[in-house]
Amino acid sequence: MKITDITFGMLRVPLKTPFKTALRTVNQVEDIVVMVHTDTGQIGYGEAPATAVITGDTHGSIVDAIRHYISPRLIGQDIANLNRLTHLIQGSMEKNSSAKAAVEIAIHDLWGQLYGAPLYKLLGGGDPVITTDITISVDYIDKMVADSVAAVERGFESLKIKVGKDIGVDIERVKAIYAAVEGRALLRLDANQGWTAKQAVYALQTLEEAGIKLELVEQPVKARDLEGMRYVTERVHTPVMADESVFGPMEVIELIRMRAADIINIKLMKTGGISNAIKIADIAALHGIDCMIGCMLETSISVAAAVHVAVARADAISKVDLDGPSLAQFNPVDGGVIFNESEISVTDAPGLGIREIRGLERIAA
Ligand SMILES: C[C@H](N)C(=O)N[C@H](CCC(=O)O)C(=O)O
Ligand SMILES: [Mg+2]
Repeated sequence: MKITDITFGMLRVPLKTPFKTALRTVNQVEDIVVMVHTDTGQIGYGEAPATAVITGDTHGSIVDAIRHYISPRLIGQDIANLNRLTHLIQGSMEKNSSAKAAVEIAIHDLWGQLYGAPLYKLLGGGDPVITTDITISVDYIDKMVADSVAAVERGFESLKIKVGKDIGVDIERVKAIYAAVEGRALLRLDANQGWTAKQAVYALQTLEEAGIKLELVEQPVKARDLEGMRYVTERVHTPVMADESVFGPMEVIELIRMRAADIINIKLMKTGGISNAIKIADIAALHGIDCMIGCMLETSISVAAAVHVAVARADAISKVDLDGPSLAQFNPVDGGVIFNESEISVTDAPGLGIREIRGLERIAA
């Protein structure tokens, strides 16, 4: 099976409610869909969001990177040589992790199709059902409490609470949500870089002294402030998770060497796709470090790929934040992974199992 062409589409799916973090507010998923075509007529699907504030990727940069740097290296290559293909993609240029991820996902989809097996089985196999949390956007306290209670009533047992705005209000946000859902859901906080190290220690120690048990706190300080991450990790009982601080395996090795976090959030859009995600999971497992697998604002195309990785690396990935499809008003994908609120299950369809994507707007060559 040889690669003949790579084409693009734009996929827009409105969110159920605006997605608000310390970094940005978004009303709809607006992602580039990548289609890798082959001489057998089979197509592999990938997806990349333009999360410029985190990865630096924009819609234009994603298409341009694939068109001018990645695609020329891949045309004519055989899907059976997966390792060669991932090296060609990763070595095509610096950064541009979401563009690389979209193509890697599509290539892995085709790899599964080539061997007639679901991707997770080729990656090592595992239990095909996982459970995700759901994100509660940062907002007025009453709104966050209402959203949290509604999420628990939808069956979510783990809530990812966005904070990182005003430190005093953040503490009150968490106290109010904890009181409303105590015993019914675990709370994970994500400050998206919004606190200083001292603010983070103050907020977390205040919450700990108030008897509030948090499952973890994600990216309390600026992405590049690894010393700040370590400062917080050393001073609070709540496990600290690195998200924006770590993209690829080398950064994970440095983070582990510095003991700057307790947990790592793996996202395909940061790692540049599946090959590095697997490497990170294996490095973390070797060091006894726990991982979460997360997503950006993505639909069930690229999130499906993350699900396959989560299933195949369940030894390293104990936490799942793959709520993109649950945040969206509808699922544009026919086939593939089944997203049923907190429960996500993979089928035995080859590759990612995607049959059709509805509402895709073609991007002209
Ligand atoms: C959607 C997911 N639950 C999430 O919260 N991801 C964010 C970044 C997403 C974005 O801004 O598009 C995160 O973990 O920081
Ligand atoms: Mg995060």
